[in-house]
Amino acid sequence: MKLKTLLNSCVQLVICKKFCSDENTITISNMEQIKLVIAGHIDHGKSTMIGRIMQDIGALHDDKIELLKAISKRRGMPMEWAFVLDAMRTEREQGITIQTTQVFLKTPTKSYAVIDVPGHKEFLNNMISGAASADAAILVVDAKEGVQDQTRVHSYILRWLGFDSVLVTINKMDLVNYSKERFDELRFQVNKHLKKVGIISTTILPVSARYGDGLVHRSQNMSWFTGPTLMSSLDAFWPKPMPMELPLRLPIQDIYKFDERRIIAGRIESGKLKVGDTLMFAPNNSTAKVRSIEAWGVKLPVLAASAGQCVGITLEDHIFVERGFLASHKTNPPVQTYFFRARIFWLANTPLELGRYYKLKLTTIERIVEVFKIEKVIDIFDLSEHSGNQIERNMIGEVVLHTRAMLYLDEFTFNPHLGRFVLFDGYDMVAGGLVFIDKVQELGLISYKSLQQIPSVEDHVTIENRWRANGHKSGVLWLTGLSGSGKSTLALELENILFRKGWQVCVLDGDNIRSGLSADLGYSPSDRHENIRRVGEIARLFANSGVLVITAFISPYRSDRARARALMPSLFHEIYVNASLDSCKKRDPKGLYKKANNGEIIEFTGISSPYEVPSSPEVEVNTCKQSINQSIEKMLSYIQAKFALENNE
Ligand SMILES: Nc1ncnc2c1ncn2[C@@H]1O[C@H](COP(=O)(O)OS(=O)(=O)O)[C@@H](OP(=O)(O)O)[C@H]1O
Ligand SMILES: Nc1ncnc2c1ncn2[C@@H]1O[C@H](COP(=O)(O)OP(=O)(O)O)[C@@H](O)[C@H]1O
Repeated sequence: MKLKTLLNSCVQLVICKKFCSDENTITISNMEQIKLVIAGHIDHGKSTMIGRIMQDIGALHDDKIELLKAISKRRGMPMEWAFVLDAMRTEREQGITIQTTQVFLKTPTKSYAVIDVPGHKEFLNNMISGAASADAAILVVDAKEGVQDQTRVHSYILRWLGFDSVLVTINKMDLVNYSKERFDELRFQVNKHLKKVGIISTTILPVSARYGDGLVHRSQNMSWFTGPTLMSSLDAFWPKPMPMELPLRLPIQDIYKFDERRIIAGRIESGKLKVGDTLMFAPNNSTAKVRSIEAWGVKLPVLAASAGQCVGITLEDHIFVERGFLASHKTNPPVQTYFFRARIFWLANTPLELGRYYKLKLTTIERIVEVFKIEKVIDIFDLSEHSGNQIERNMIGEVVLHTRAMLYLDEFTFNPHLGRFVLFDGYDMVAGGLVFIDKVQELGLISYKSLQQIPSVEDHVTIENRWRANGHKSGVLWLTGLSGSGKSTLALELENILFRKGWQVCVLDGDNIRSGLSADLGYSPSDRHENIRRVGEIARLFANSGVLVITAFISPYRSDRARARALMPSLFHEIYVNASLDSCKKRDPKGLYKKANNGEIIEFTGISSPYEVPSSPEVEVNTCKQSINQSIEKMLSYIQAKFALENNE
């Protein structure tokens, strides 16, 4: 999506001066809107209700009504208000717009975003993705059928998402002759069910969506009912307060180059930020000050923005940031962890299995997660609990998830915006989940860190002192290239020469790291990502202790190398060991290409897995065109220029 579209579409940016401390500056603020979710069993009348409300509040033009009448007649049915939604999906009208499952309605007094949920997959997706976390919920129950499977599932999801009150409409009262007895019977049934689920406060209204009884106007057919209409009950709702008081969480959606500016864009999920704030970006935890907040069509500078808004910011320092990073304030960062507890709602036909991997999406953050433990399985129909190694469709599971690459999140109860996620199996959404981090340390798994708890340790020996003692500067020579390109050969030879000169030097090589520190990793993109992350961290520690580190890893992904560079920008030097795939295949020093060609090794770089050539390495050697000695000469002269200390240094 283009930056401008992103900033304009995500939220209507209404410029107002009400929060301004300075007349010449402005703050971006939201237009007030109530988000309403309509849930219920299939065919109990959700779409009809939305269509009929539109008609009754005068949001439909006459020609649209005529068209709907004609369609309904053609299909041999009475006026079908549910068609309004279908018709709307393809067009936009004054005051009404539809985006997939959302309908926007405006009445003279209020503005509503109505979220229609065709099934619970869409329901969960909408609610959990945060795109439409609702302020109020309507549960529609058919007067003839009463509480059905999806009524149970939806009400459980609503409770699970934090609703302790819902508005229930007993719909299709016309089919039960507007009977007060039937309504009372259902009121009792629904109340009993909702109480069991944990929804305590409910308003239950009798309506007939098809005929408009009890929606916007009082029903002549149910004069026995003295309670409010649906619309007047809705009027009592107010939008939930925006989560501005929570800590800042800005998941990065994209980086745009615009003129000379590098604009970092995303939606502020919680908290607020202002120009001059120092932001910290997980997972690198590098920090930079906000130079500006960008907005379109605004003359005055924007100085602050808050939860719910899409922003583009520029930074004072050039640090590495990419999609999936998370900006926060240093004083209140997210929890960073490899393990966390979650309560997940399983939607897929094939059950979740212990030990299986799924893709997790949490705002713009994506990770592969392993189901490490299933602690409890809850049946949402009778709320019984049991243990097991599987979670079946429509069951809730309390599980421990593990990611190889650090994940940053919040406990759902603390900050729902960073505490809910969805799981995918391939392209299929299979579950919604809520994060619970409590007691995760007790699992004995650790690798859990809350940045607040880990103060950085200041070194008493400075790096410059180490350089003076060693007689040379330290840093990382990051050799990258195909398998067989010559990385190890060149790294070991360089080490040997420098060592003989008395330098503090060491080699970190793919093969020896992978037989120890990274023995748990394979060659999938995420495993390579984690491997390179670990190598980057170790290389940085060595370099900071005065050593010249030579690394020899394929490190095929540009983003992984960029991340390693970002850890230590002034110490990192990329050396591309270039050799054509054909010559690497011919050399095949370990016989791996042969095996890869026979299909004995999967995801082999250059054969069945990509290698992304460096775009601007500090040094490039071509081992097809240069001898080993020539490549070594070229690297040595670079090392001499960059790492040797002058006498007076
Ligand atoms: N599938 C697959 N793809 C690539 N390489 C493979 C694979 N399987 C095993 N090997 C052997 O592992 C060495 C590469 O490990 P690296 O740690 O350098 O890989 S990576 O940087 O994480 O991509 C690599 O070493 P080099 O030949 O020295 O590069 C291989 O010996
Ligand atoms: N010009 C050259 N530079 C580096 N290695 C070369 C050259 N010509 C041939 N080779 C051979 O190619 C092979 C490279 O293997 P290796 O160093 O293990 O590569 P990598 O670590 O990149 O997988 C070695 O057997 C090496 O002797």
